[in-house]
Amino acid sequence: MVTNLEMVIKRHLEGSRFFTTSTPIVVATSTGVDSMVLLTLVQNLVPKERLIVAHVNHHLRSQSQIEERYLRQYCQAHQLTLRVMQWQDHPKNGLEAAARQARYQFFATIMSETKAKILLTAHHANDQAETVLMKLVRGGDLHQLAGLRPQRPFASGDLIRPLLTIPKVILINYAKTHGVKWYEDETNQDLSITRNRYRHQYLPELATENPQIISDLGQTAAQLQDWLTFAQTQLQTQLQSLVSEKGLDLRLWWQSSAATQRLLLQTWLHQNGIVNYKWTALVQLQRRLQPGELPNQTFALPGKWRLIRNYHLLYLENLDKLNQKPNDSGQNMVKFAHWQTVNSSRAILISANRQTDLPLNHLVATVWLRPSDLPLMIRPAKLTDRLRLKNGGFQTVRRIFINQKVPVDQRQKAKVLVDQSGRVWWLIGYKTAWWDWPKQTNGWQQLRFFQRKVENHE
Ligand SMILES: Nc1ncnc2c1ncn2[C@@H]1O[C@H](COP(=O)(O)OP(=O)(O)OP(=O)(O)O)[C@@H](O)[C@H]1O
Repeated sequence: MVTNLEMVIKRHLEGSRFFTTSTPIVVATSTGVDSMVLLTLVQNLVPKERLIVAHVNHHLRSQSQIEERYLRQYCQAHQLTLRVMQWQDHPKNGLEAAARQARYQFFATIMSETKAKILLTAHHANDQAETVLMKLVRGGDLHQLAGLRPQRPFASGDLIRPLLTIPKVILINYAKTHGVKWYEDETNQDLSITRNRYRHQYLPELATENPQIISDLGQTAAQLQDWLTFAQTQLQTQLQSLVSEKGLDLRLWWQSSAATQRLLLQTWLHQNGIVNYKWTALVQLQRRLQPGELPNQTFALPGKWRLIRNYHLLYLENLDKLNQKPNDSGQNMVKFAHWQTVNSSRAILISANRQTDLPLNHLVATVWLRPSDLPLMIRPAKLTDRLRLKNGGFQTVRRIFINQKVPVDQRQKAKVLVDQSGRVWWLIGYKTAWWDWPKQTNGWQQLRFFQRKVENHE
């Protein structure tokens, strides 16, 4: 069983960039059994110089001081680099989400400071089963049912979960047989926390029907992830022939089956940053867009968007943008999921999909925006434009050009990506700004910025 566990995680990591790069690896370590086992396993796989142990002391339990002290001793004894964050800025509401947000922001900061491309967390099969079941019971978007991904883009690299298929009982056995010390979080027993009820009540009850429920739910999620990845690729390809600069051509859309029409519509809305649109609303919308229905209609959408049907053309309007004065400053609206050539040497793509098959070496940043910040615009950079830095200060485009020794002809061609409130997110090709992630991501949109060089035939 033990060798098996080592083999499983080694195989999992071989499928990622884990062994092919030599950049540092950040291991998110809470002192629970899952992360202490993960740390032990990873120590056997890579030189200790590559590892950075990241720990957040949330200061929410009396035991957290003892846990931090233990981890400090452990890292000293094993000559591991340790980074600890003290999280004491506790909000009155939404404590759990705020703690999580602070944690991931801390991990992202370490990655950016150390140039690490990999973050490992110790999520295991029980976490996955709880997540899937919770989402199923809550209802809503199908994408949520796919649970946690074994790997996903995170900050400037990847978040990898090597233990995702391993049930917790195996981790406990490993810890016991290998003398791995860990701490139990006493709040795990607190049944007023939703996840704990799934962990201690509902899943054990369901296990009387299916003793393999933990692994089986994980396998269902893995299959769904494959289907969704496949479907998204297909839908995006189909959409390309339906959508032009003007909008979506309903005559072509009508040629698809009812089910495909709904999926195409949903994907198109997602691509334009309109998420959280209820399925029942989508079904109604599809009905009202059929050939026999009124040819001119307007539909209200979540956020500041509306959808216009003009005979066989369907297009989106942003109400904020309509209220702005027209300008001729060379602004271009960003279309999601399309490579857009910015100048003769560079193309960018902004993706609103959680999952993407885009090569990760093109990923520049992962950010969060409010729907009211959209659409994003690309416009020529001004020397006085300012990019926010991690420390809260700002840096002008002029300073970035000087620091990066950008030749004058390139400066004139440089573009910036800005949002509707005028915040500069990216001096394309040179630097991204650092805007803090929201404390709660409900209603926010996660976007990823990609860039690639284009062939210059000039
Ligand atoms: N205090 C902490 N310090 C460092 N890493 C942590 C800490 N708490 C949790 N982690 C990391 O996150 C993993 C998942 O823990 P947990 O399920 O509690 O958190 P989560 O980040 O909220 O995850 P989810 O994605 O399920 O919401 C742990 O296995 C560990 O790797």
